[in-house]
Amino acid sequence: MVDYIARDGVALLQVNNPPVNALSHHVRVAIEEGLKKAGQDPRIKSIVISGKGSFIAGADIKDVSKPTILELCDLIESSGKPVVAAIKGFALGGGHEIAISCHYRIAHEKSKFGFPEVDIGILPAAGGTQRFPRLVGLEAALDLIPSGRHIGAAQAFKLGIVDKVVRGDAVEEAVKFAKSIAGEPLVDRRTSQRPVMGAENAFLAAAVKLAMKKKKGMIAPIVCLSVSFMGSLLPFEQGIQVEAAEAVVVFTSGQMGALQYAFFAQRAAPKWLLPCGASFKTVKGRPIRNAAVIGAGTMGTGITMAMLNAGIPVTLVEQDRKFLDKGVSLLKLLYAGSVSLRKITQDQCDAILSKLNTAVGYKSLTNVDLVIEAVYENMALKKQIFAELDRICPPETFLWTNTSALDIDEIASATRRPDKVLGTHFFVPAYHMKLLENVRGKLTSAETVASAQMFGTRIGKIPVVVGNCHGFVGNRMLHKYVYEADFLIEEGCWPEDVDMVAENFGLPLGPFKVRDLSGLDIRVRGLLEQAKAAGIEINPATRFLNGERISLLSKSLVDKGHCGRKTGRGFYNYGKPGGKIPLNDRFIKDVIVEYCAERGIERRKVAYQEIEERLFLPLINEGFKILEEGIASKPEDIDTIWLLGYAWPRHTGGPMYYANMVGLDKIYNRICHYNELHKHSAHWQPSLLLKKLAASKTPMKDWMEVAQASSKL
Ligand SMILES: CCC[C@H](O)CC(=O)SCCNC(=O)CCNC(=O)[C@H](O)C(C)(C)COP(=O)([O-])OP(=O)([O-])OC[C@H]1O[C@@H](n2cnc3c(N)ncnc32)[C@H](O)[C@@H]1OP(=O)([O-])[O-]
Repeated sequence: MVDYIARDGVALLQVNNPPVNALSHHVRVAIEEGLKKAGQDPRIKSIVISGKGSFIAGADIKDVSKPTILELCDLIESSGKPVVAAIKGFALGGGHEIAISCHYRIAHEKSKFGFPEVDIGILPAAGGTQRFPRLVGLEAALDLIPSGRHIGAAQAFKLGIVDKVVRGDAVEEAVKFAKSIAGEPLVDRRTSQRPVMGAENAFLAAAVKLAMKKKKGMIAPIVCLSVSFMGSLLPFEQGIQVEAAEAVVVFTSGQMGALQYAFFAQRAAPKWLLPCGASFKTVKGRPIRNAAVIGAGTMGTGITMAMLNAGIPVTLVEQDRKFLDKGVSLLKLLYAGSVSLRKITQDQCDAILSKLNTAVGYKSLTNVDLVIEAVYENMALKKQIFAELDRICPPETFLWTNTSALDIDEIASATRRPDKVLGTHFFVPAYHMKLLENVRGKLTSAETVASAQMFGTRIGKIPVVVGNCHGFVGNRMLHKYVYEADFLIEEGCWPEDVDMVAENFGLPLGPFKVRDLSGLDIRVRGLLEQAKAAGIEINPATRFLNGERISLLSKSLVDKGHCGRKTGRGFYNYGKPGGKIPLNDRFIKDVIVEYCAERGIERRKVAYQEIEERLFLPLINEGFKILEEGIASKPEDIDTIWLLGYAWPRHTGGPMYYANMVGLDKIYNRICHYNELHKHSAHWQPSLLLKKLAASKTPMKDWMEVAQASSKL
């Protein structure tokens, strides 16, 4: 766990606990023993702490026994022999706290530093909130600790975290340095003994404001700020007591469990399992050497960029030269933006773009491993494209379709290789958003799924395998939330009431601000297409589609020219087309009242609790139906999709974790209550799996056993 290597008067303690050298119990004990051994050995004059591969990524989140990291940090700092941290890779959380307790720090130029504790719901409570401000000053500490952000070695040097940055072997350099300082006094090298520079109130107010915006609803960042600030006014020992007392607040808040669940859920989600038993453990994917993207619109160019960024050569294809040129110009503009923001250099930009080819028509696609079709959502068009690609591309080429809802099996039926057809649901902007829903059809092979997962990881996404149904996992659940939002308006809420409840829950924007952003006309088009497919003619009085309640309120607004931000008015008034600040509007309220009166809908006062329940319970209920049907293979997949694709508040873990936290029996009972009241909305019919889990009080980790047992009945 920790190798002890004594050489020329220097004891090197090298942590060796793959994969990330987390400070598990055994590691902490071994560091403690190593420090004591080195302290007692008269031949040892100085000590170096390092990690094999990387430095230390923090506490082992699953293990909180003794000795504590705080005790280790104190032991290091109080050592009579100089202790030097040799840092490569990551010095995070408790690892960072160990590093700043050392008397000196030597770092490789590519190393990273940070306090990610806030993102798992805790504080750097091994003295980090007290030592760090003493090392870098209050302003930098109040910026870095609550943000959880990683910084590079160069910035760490500027801030005074690191004493020297090296290009070569940081351990060798640290050992050399440790030898050179043997016997030197350490009095000004003990971080806890330093005064805090710049302890001024002004930083605190600004930092609290920023944390409330960037870490909305999270307790830990705010507690970190107050503890670091208070500590800066107190002697170190008293500051440590404040840190310990406040740590209890966050440890018992409930957010810690949710955030740590989210951390592991995100790492579990790419580990796929199919109903046939094939899984990431048993099936290997085929690497993608080159690819083509069909369609140079927003999605097509975004997907192309995601692949180019990962070094995959891409041919961007359009049927029309004009559209192709437009897409390429957009793509080049985005890269030029990255260069001007110094995210990449001009050389890197040129290297990326050298891997881009373009083509008009599909004829050249005779030597590609993968084609991703990304034209607009139209089944007939997609089928036509797939039939043609099937004729032109080699038989082993994967043919994937970017869609947010369409039936993958129907698209695959246009080809003679349905085993190689899969849906890739990218989120906008595709070059940036982390989530990728990989949708398996009935006949998609395990090798195709494995390849899509491998591909997703390679292009920097968190890929999650889902089954084929309308809207897959994310949008299928979202639709229920959107429907209920509309019904709430019909029944008496104003858009701002509903948005406020959703935003208080932790979403960045409520459903109506989101709709104003994406365009009301888009939703109306979707509804009209649905009606057309059901053979129903929509008229102003229509309230049901196939027996299901619908709302045409958006249509009433669109008919009056209110399409959202782009027209300056939607559910809010933005002052001008393209405006960004939503204002409540009497005119919009009049449209709503008139709409309800025309349909004989009586408006009433809707309580806060009802708004919250009606927004989130149908979505949760749908999540259980998705598990029941095997569309998702575990609750972590659903939660990851919502955390990454829909900005679900992370400190509640995701919709499935949240339901478990509230109590499944309570959730089930409330869904039954609304089911009695809303017979025309199938999304209120309670999931059978939810009913079973609520009755059996099954722990979340065993939900899938119950789901699988039920599906076999
Ligand atoms: C009193 C308070 C004291 C102190 O202040 C508290 C702390 O230090 S709190 C801690 C503060 N520190 C943090 O919060 C750091 C959290 N970690 C990270 O940010 C990233 O893992 C890191 C950037 C280090 C590497 O990224 P990468 O290269 O993309 O790799 P990856 O992310 O895929 O992980 C690989 C495997 O390692 C696993 N694992 C990782 N970390 C931990 C852990 N701490 N524990 C346990 N396990 C951990 C991870 O689950 C995965 O397992 P698997 O079975 O293979 O799925």
